[in-house]
Amino acid sequence: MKNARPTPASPLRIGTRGSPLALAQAFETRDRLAAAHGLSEDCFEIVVIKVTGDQIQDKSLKEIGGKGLFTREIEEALLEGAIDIAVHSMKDMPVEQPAGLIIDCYLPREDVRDAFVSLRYKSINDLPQGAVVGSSSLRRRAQLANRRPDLKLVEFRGNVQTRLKKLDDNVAEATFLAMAGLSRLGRTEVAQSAIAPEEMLPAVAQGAIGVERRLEDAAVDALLAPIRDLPTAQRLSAERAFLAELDGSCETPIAGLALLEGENLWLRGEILRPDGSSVLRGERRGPIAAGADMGRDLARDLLTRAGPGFFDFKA
Ligand SMILES: NCc1[nH]cc(CCC(=O)O)c1CC(=O)O
Repeated sequence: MKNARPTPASPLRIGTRGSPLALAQAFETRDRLAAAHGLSEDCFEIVVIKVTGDQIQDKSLKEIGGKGLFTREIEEALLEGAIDIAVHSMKDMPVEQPAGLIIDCYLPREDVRDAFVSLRYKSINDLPQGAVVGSSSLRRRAQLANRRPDLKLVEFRGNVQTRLKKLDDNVAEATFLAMAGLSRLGRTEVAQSAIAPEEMLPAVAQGAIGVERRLEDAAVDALLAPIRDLPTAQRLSAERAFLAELDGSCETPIAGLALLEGENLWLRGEILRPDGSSVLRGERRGPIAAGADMGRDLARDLLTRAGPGFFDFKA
């Protein structure tokens, strides 16, 4: 985008992954920008970028490894100027962005809860002894193993359609998805129930969409101003500081959720052994502006209680 205001001849280029959920998030961002600025749809261009993580479907994410599996190619496009903004699920974003890029725009957060998805059973408690559950999320696997050590966990990857097909084929009796994703895809009916945070604390930043831009791009900065959601930014500030202090990588089961209560912020966090044999929980309450400090403080407290080697047990 060369001008401050996008036009059909010089549209704002929005970079995204090509999955149905990623596209829905990019469209939502475009629609909010269009409405806020009174611009037509053709002032925006959705640019689909292929990422490594989407192209390898037959391995677990742990096997492929490496940071930024779902973001590297998109961030390169942003740095090269091939796109003007990138739309991300904040849950999948590392706590730090590459030099020259910044995420300082969040859309209003969706439902933060995990969905319990099954053809036959209503909830986790409803599952019979020894039932098979599919999930590739380290957090959900550890949380489930902690709650129901009798269940058998199998790896489950792919988009909503793929996972539902696996349930149809009796590969597993149940799986988990984020309510936010189902909601954005208009598929909340596949959820038997939404799991309360008290039962399964969600991933840090679950349900939040972030918009990444070039740090120096003042025109895009100004364009994003009217769609920035402050409460979401405040909550993520606490949750992501918690994650950063834990040095959270994708290989550590961590959960965290901040809620606003008037002038205060309530942060809950937990860390688990990958095999679910142990869970440590904590919470902090304080002024919203102290959210990041609370996140770091809670993380240090949990790490002290955990002691060395807490995460070393293999699932
Ligand atoms: N790791 C994949 C991922 N990243 C974001 C979402 C859902 C949407 C969100 O949490 O914002 C999902 C799928 C899922 O967990 O069901």
